[in-house]
Amino acid sequence: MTTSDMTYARYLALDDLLSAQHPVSAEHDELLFIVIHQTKELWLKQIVAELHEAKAMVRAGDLVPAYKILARVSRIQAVMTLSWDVLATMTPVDYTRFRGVLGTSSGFQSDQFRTVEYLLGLKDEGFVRFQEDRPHAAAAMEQALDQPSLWDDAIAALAAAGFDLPLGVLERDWRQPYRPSTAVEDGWLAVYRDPDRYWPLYQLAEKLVDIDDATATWRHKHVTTVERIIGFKQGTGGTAGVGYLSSTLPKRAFPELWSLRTRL
Ligand code: HEM
Ligand SMILES: N[C@@H](CC(=O)c1ccccc1NC=O)C(=O)O
Repeated sequence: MTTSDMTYARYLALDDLLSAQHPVSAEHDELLFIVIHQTKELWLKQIVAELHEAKAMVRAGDLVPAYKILARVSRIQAVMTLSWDVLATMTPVDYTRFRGVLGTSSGFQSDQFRTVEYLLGLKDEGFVRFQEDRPHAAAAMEQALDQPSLWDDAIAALAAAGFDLPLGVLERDWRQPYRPSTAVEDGWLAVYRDPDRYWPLYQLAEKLVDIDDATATWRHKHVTTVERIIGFKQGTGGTAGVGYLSSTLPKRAFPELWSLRTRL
């Protein structure tokens, strides 16, 4: 193909993209529901790519270029949070008309959502089992589980700056959920107490807090929108619904960056 054959539609694979919406019911709002979720999956794909890039930069000690990438991630998250307001134009009755066609499917099963959680540092291998029929998705999750997370990479950057950290923090089974460490909190506390001495690490930490903050805002808007649309009904994925989603609100990928603030 020559460059003169390139068209807008071909470049963007529009015919593939726009033929991937298949409402199961004849209800008007089902298209909106599908478009919102497909858009979310596209943004998650972008976030996964950005996180891989940022992790490589942090591992290489290139902290300044990583700021730009991490700032992009939290801006994308802000767009995802805004899309709740579009979805909330759907009334509870509109949703109830087609909710049955969803069966037991749920955002709970989103492999890219879990991959993002894993890359940030929220490891829970229990979610891989939802991808039994999608080996490529399971493989991407496994790869994210097995590698040090962005938080592990940031901690390694802290150690590289001269902070003395226990070996158990720097070398461990990366698949296991991260356990907050006093030594890690003490290190970042020193950075926050004296930013003039540690600008690169301080800036990195604040970009990470922006991401945790944006994730918490997204979770909060999810649970509020869910309550607005289905009240306290059970979720299609089998959880209690609002009760389950509320229990995820305190999750933090970078826990010591939050706990240290009480000591400042
Ligand atoms: C009518 C709209 C929606 C309702 C009623 C709803 C409801 C729920 C419920 C009840 C759960 C808990 C799992 C379950 O039992 O199903 C859940 C999980 C989830 N939903 Fe939604 N949801 C809606 C829209 C969305 C949208 C638009 C997104 C993404 C943009 C999304 C992403 C997720 C994710 C990622 C989880 C897993 C959260 C976690 O485990 O931390 N949901 N949703
Ligand atoms: N868990 C939702 C269903 C749901 O929201 C959903 C179903 C299929 C594909 C994506 C979904 N979005 C997020 O949970 C419910 O309980 O109504």
